[in-house]
Amino acid sequence: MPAMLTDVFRGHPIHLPHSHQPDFTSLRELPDSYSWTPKDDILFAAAPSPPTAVETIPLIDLDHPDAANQIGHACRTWGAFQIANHGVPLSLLQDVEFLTESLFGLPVKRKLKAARSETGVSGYGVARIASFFNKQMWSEGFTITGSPLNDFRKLWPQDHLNYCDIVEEYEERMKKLASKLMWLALNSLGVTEEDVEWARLTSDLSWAQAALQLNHYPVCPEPDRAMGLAAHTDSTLLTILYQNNTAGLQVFRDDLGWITVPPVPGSLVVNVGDLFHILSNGLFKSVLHRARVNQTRARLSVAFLWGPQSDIKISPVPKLVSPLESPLYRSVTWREYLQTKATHFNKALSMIRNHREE
Ligand SMILES: O=C(O)CCC(=O)C(=O)O
Ligand SMILES: [Fe+2]
Repeated sequence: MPAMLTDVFRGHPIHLPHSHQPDFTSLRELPDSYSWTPKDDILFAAAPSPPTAVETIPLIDLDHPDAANQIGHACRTWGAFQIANHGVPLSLLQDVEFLTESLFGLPVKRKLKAARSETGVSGYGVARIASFFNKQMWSEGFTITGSPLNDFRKLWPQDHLNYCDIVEEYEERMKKLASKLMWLALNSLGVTEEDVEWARLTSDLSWAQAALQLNHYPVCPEPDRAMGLAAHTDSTLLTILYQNNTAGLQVFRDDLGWITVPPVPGSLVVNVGDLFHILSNGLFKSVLHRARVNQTRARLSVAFLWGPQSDIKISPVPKLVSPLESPLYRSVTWREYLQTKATHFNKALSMIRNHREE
């Protein structure tokens, strides 16, 4: 299905040989190439929040009558929130966690059989954003776009079909949940289906597409100097993230610094991505986030990266633009945006911003 995601990344290969992927379990010390300093990422040590900080992203009960307003408020202030009573069965979350754990638990040689090709997007490999940094990240990933059948057959010659079923069911559930969340957030701004025609709540939701990103952050001998996944915003409309019961995800707030998102069993984390920021004319924040690692427990996460079909033009909803001003961003397709992101990374949003006369 998402041939376009593949096409875009084909033009921007990652020049990191996968054979450099170490067997993390064998490392007793942090190699120099994995040791980060503020020089490697200006946000590395930016305003670390005190350990006693009480504030973190809200946990919103989707069954609460005021859920839409709570979501809208969270999108404006944090660009992220957690959800409970989301309707995704706990057993499915457990299945996805089991799949992720067994995938990364395979011997390195087996995982490399499904290595992402230099020009591809699906498969096993380092974080896609790795090419923007001099230092390596303490993590390994696996990206699924379209059917995982071919890759899964290489990983699990015997029982790949079971794993394919789990992915299919998970993606189906996530797709519905993502559009529900998007509309709750938009409704909180007074935006209705007439205002965003391409995103109508049709039963097949065929205007949307997605990728699934599985992440593994192994136990790390020197976590304070290591980085699991460096600071970035997602290029999506929304990202729905499942994390296992090990903390590591942090979100950045200008006024508070880095804030840890504590795992809440059974809940899901939702991130506003860059496209939703554009659609909301800047009202919703696309959240800057990263993953840290620790010395005692491996961490897993599963990110459902969700956006529109390749050629849909995303532009600020006219209702959200003041009549006296031009929209904050010019219109852009997901394809074009991913291309801009692949070249300019965290500066991509500013590249498509309309510069207003002061
Ligand atoms: O592991 C996490 O918590 C974050 C993952 C993430 O940000 C991503 O895959 O884009
Ligand atoms: Fe992310």
